[in-house]
Amino acid sequence: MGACQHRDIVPEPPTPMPVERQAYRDAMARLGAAVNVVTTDGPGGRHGFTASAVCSVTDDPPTLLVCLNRGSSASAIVHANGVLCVNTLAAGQQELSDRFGGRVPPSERFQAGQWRPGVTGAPVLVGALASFDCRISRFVEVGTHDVLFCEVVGLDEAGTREGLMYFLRRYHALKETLPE
Ligand SMILES: NC(=O)c1ccc[n+]([C@@H]2O[C@H](COP(=O)([O-])OP(=O)(O)OC[C@H]3O[C@@H](n4cnc5c(N)ncnc54)[C@H](O)[C@@H]3O)[C@@H](O)[C@H]2O)c1
Ligand SMILES: Cc1cc2c(cc1C)N(C[C@H](O)[C@H](O)[C@H](O)COP(=O)(O)O)c1[nH]c(=O)[nH]c(=O)c1N2
Repeated sequence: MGACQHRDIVPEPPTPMPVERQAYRDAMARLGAAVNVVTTDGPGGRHGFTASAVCSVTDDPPTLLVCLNRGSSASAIVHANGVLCVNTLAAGQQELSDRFGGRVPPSERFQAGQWRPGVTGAPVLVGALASFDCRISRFVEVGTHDVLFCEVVGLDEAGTREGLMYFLRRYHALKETLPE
């Protein structure tokens, strides 16, 4: 009788269960992120919203992405204007984040903070850690959100080097620890 053929029994991969929205959010809350006030102005009017789903895409040409919920009152206005400015908040600016995060109606949001028009006309926050004035080059619809790919056409930086992070559903100041 030939040697029995020994065949590795490869366990079946588990059938993937759909990820629960709340479980996803609980896990995502662990992904610390910078806090930004994204502004726009133009034929569609002036608007702004808080965003943490922002990141760099490429430096050639300088391009970042912003994920914008189509249910937000900002969505139609951002698309109508075709421009936006990502104002990355500094430590101590969490009130602006709450304001643009929906705590204050859109028409009253710009009553706090000092603003100046950028190259694109989108409001630039004076004193933001950094500001990225952008033209939207394309966008992709994914579920409830539009992923906006934005070419950076203007930059601004404030002197401060203390950032504002959002982690585990709370704000945290981020300071650089200088080497001893
Ligand atoms: N990308 C987003 O649209 C986004 C990101 C952060 C927070 N928010 C909103 O801000 C408010 C405060 O959020 P929180 O962090 O305090 O608690 P939360 O439990 O609502 O969200 C926890 C994390 O889940 C993710 N998330 C939540 N809602 C999302 C959505 N609609 N689309 C994509 N990702 C989402 C974010 O990373 C968020 O930090 C909530 O209303 C939340 O929906 C939205
Ligand atoms: C810390 C934090 C982070 C984010 C948000 C909120 C807060 C508090 N929000 C929600 C967004 O700012 C909010 O829904 C709108 O501004 C409120 O909607 P209306 O403008 O009132 O329609 C948000 N929305 C979005 O479309 N993309 C994002 O990345 C984020 N990130």
